[in-house]
Amino acid sequence: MKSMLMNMENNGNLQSEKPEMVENVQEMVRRDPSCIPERYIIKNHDDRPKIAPVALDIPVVDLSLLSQGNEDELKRLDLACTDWGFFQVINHGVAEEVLHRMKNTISSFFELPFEEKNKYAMMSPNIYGQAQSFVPVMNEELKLDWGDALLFKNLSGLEKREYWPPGLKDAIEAYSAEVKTVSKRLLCALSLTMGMDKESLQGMHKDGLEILRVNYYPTCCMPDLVLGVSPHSDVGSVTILTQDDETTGLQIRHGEGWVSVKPIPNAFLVNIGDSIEIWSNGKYQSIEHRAVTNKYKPRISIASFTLPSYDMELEPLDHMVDLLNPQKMYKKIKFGDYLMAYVMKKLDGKAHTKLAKVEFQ
Ligand SMILES: O=C(O)CCC(=O)C(=O)O
Ligand SMILES: [Fe+2]
Repeated sequence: MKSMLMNMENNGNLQSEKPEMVENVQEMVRRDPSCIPERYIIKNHDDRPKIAPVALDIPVVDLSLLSQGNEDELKRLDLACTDWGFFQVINHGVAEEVLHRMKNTISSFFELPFEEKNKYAMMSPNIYGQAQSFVPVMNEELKLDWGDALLFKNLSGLEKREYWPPGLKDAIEAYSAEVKTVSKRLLCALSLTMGMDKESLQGMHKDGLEILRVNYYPTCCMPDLVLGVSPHSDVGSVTILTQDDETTGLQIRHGEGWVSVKPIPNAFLVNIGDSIEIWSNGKYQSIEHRAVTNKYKPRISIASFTLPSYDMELEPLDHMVDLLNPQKMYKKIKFGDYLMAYVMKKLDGKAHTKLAKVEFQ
């Protein structure tokens, strides 16, 4: 991720830097499905994935009602962000056809031979990150996650699009345009539940970033020894996730332990990120989550992150300092600094949020 982000920043010089060569997990499994290199095995038994109960009560919100300003639905959203930090979104207005095309195209892309996919990595490192999504500085000691990632930044302005595989380009453009609209509508609703004008959060994302990350988790012969993605919270404002309707793999922290999320077909799963947690002075929670693998079927998830601009100064909004949280729980921090600190370290739950937390004696 670090190398990928640095490549992205280095816009003038896209072709000169290649992503770090962390082995492609899908290729490793294709070569020898029974091999799990040491670097992927989680030593601490408590950190190993366990089967988690499916959360039947994950909140579901209706985006069409939210956009009409329906009071009950806004209340439901407010409770979802306070109690869960995760919710599923139905009636979002995105055509099933766009979702299916995106999922099918991505899945066909991953089926291509490695050399074929790798061509796109060479054309531009933004296109196909064969490195892992979260690998900070090359450190031989670091445990690796059992997954590969495709990473795209600010699709609307991305150069070198002519190099994208044509089908992938069309599917991603159509999908991202729709998801961007969903994200804007969610920010409007969240502005209201956070006691602001409808447009406020959108205004706080001026020149903000949009990142699309496609996660590919190959099968693993011993899924209880590895993690697809280590526990983490997302740093941005909202993450909109599309996942496989049949293969569960996402686990979120809730109450005392982990719970699995069973996707509602064609719904989006949305989670609140650290930026909203900070702006809301901790009222809305950016919840830790992780992905587990399985023996039988690879899993794909498509995460669209809405993030503030690098220059945005994050801090609790004055009106969110209230009876519930009478002190500011977070310090002022530039989002760009927060993001960089996040990508420089191995994912470690919510440890990175310490940087922004006020320490009370
Ligand atoms: O694969 C998943 O369901 C979760 C992915 C995720 O947490 C992320 O990309 O930030
Ligand atoms: Fe995440």
